[in-house]
Amino acid sequence: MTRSNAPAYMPGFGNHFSTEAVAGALPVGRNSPQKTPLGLYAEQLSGTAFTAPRTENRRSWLYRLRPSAQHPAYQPMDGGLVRSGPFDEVPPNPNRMRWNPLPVPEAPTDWVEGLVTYAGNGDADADAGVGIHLYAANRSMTDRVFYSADGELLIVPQQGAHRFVTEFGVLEAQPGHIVLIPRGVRFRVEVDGPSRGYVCENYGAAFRIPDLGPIGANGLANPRDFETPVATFEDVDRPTECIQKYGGQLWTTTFDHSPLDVVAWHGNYAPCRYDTARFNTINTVSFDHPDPSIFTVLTSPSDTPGVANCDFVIFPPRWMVAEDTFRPPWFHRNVMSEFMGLVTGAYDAKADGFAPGGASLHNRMSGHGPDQATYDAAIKAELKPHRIEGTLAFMFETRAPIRVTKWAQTTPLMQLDYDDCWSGFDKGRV
Ligand SMILES: O=C(O)Cc1cc(O)ccc1O
Ligand SMILES: [Fe+2]
Repeated sequence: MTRSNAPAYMPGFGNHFSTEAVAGALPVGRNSPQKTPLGLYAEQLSGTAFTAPRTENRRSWLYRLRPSAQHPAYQPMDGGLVRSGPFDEVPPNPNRMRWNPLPVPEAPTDWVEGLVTYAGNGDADADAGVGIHLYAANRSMTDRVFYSADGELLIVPQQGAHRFVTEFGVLEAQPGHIVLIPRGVRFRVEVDGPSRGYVCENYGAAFRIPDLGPIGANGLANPRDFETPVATFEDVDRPTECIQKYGGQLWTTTFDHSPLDVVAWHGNYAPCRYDTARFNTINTVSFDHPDPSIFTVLTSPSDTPGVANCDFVIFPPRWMVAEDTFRPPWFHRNVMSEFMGLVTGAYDAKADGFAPGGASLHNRMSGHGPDQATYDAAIKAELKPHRIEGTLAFMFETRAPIRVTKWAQTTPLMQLDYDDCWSGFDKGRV
């Protein structure tokens, strides 16, 4: 029997949740009683070392129809265009890059089959860096689940309604939502037509909401707007393929049942979704264009305070009111490296060429900023309050240089004329 009706969610980020799909399935007062209710199997899923400090420690207890251990050996499989750090297929390339959108394939393609790694940094085995993937799919995963042992997945749907059926419950997401799936959590993605999006596979410390400092106790992404599904399980005795990403390679095995069979769980290691429309955008009401860190939704800290392994930053609809200010993003060179995507609309630094579903890369210390059309318009614009509407761009900003894959460097989707958008500026008058 499959029990996956309209999903219900619990609010809060990183809470210690408790949820049961069947009354009495969750043991009370202990994690592993001698006899588990309903004969379920207790399993701890650890996302941090057992000994991590309490503020960092993430783990959940799962109560399932069968132990996760009950499966045959995984075999290596063809990973297609999926890669992991270290990204050393081609020499590091400092050039600015931009790609046209990934086309949705004609051939039947599910979420796993449609994953393409563009870039990344660090090393999955060293728990540092990120992998950056895009996907384009047109059919649901059936009798197949996936997990990454290499990292947490931050998924940014760009096209189509998505349904993530996970061990912890069901999350629905459309463009504008983001979904966070912790390392190791198994799921399948169901779609109802052409579907696309972006994935930041975070090898480092788990994403969390940034500290707010002088902003105060509220603002940016508020914790209660993150939603974690209630327990929902599948009691399915059909063979189900489980694909794991481990060390950059895909491995496959077949369970004789659906491993999405968690009847109850409790803990603080669980998937969640967030609607970026809930983001409380904060910006200047005086002058100057602030650093984009004001738009940080989630951050994965590194060992160096204030320097992120990865920040997830959004550019949502908002009012621009700055006086005597060049309002779009300024020209800049950044020690952090910036990979951008566009969910919908137009991005305020680029008049053309950066299309929804496309991507751009501005690596460590590379000069970038507004294209010429944006610059020319902005220095002439009347500075009345102006609403940037109907758009959602985002950035994965990471401390180490981003290296592209061979595929990303050679695909015909790469815009070979990208540099031209900055080629014609007049000289300053001295
Ligand atoms: O390069 C970009 O478009 C991203 C970006 C936006 C912004 O408002 C300021 C700095 C920055 O890197
Ligand atoms: Fe930038």
